[in-house]
Amino acid sequence: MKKIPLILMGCGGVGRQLLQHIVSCRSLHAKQGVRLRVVGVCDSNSLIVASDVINGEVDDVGLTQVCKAKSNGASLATVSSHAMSGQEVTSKIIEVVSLLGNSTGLAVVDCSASSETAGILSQVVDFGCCVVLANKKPLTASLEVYDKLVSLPRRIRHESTVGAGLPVIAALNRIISSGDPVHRIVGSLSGTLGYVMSELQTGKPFSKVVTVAKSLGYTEPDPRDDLGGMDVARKALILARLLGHRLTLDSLKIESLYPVEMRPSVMPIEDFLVNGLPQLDADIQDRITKASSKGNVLRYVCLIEKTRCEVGIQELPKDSPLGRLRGSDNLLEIYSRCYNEQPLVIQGAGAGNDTTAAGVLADILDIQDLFP
Ligand SMILES: NC(=O)C1=CN([C@@H]2O[C@H](COP(=O)(O)OP(=O)(O)OC[C@H]3O[C@@H](n4cnc5c(N)ncnc54)[C@H](OP(=O)(O)O)[C@@H]3O)[C@@H](O)[C@H]2O)C=CC1
Ligand SMILES: N[C@@H](CC=O)C(=O)O
Repeated sequence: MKKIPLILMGCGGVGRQLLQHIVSCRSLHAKQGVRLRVVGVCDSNSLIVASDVINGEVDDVGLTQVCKAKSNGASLATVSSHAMSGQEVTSKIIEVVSLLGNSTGLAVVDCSASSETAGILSQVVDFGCCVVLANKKPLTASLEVYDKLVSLPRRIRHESTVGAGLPVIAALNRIISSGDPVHRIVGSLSGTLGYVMSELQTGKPFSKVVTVAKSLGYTEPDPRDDLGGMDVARKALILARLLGHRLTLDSLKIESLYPVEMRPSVMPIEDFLVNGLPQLDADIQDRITKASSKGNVLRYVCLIEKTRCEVGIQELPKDSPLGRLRGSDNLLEIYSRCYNEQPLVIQGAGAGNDTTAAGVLADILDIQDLFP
């Protein structure tokens, strides 16, 4: 039986769902001759690690306990009885990485929403480990970090960073490696903003709809990452970099749905959710009504061309492909030499813990040939 040792960073909505998928797929994976051996799981202030990382694992009872504690809002420290500083967590991860990276191999799976993991992941690559990401932040950090992470392309998978479980990165990689030049990508790449925009058409207030999107697991931990366009911008940057564009986040044009007075450094998240959001209801409803009077709808659109990479609201005919989108669905059109008049279109659920974790799991299985 092939064993894939892995360490999971981040045990929130996506990370927990991944652990549940791993446990529930045990017999399927056994039939395929593979076992995912979870050697460690961490959150922001603790790490659970197998007592014998070379041969052992955190067993399924332990993983279930971790999921239960985290879904009750507890820290992993309550399971490990051991709170750690961020630095201690990092050192321990690097210790495991150095033990396993060049022997059994190790997949380091980032399901956190932190920008701090970029530093660990850059080191992990040097130890021969594979990297699997749902977290977009490491791939949208500096070009130096990006280049390091993708320096061994067979060892990195990040399908869930764009379009959740949709096969966007895989499709694009196939087009690129066949030498077919991509000259335009356009689409709706935010499950949250897709859901919000289509729900607003039914007359519901913006503040309520955003709150529901958060409860459905579509939003980032702070929904301002979605509403400010930053989450879509990160996806756009990941795609643009995949196409070879040497861009950084600050070079993108990004439209925000909230004003600077409500940015995270000024307004705490609780204040934004309770008091900030309702102040935005009237304006956005006004924009929806104006668009609707012309037979149009609003969609938050991502556009990547040779010299343009931008994200923002567009008014579109309600019976256009993007205008017809409903709920958290994403839609991406890829134009290239082979897909010229008629683009390659990828559409489906673009957010949610289940589909995102499924994408991460498929990525882990996809690198199995790299393990002995
Ligand atoms: N939900 C979705 O539809 C999709 C999500 N993603 C991405 O998946 C990632 C996870 O999202 P989600 O599960 O909703 O987020 P959550 O906020 O629910 O979970 C984040 C987890 O990361 C942990 N964490 C924070 N900082 C660190 C750190 N430095 N090292 C290790 N762990 C850390 C948190 O710990 P603690 O519990 O202690 O706070 C928490 O367990 C995000 O990057 C998101 O962009 C991608 C595609 C779709
Ligand atoms: N918050 C994101 C989740 C997936 O990346 C979204 O709404 O699309």
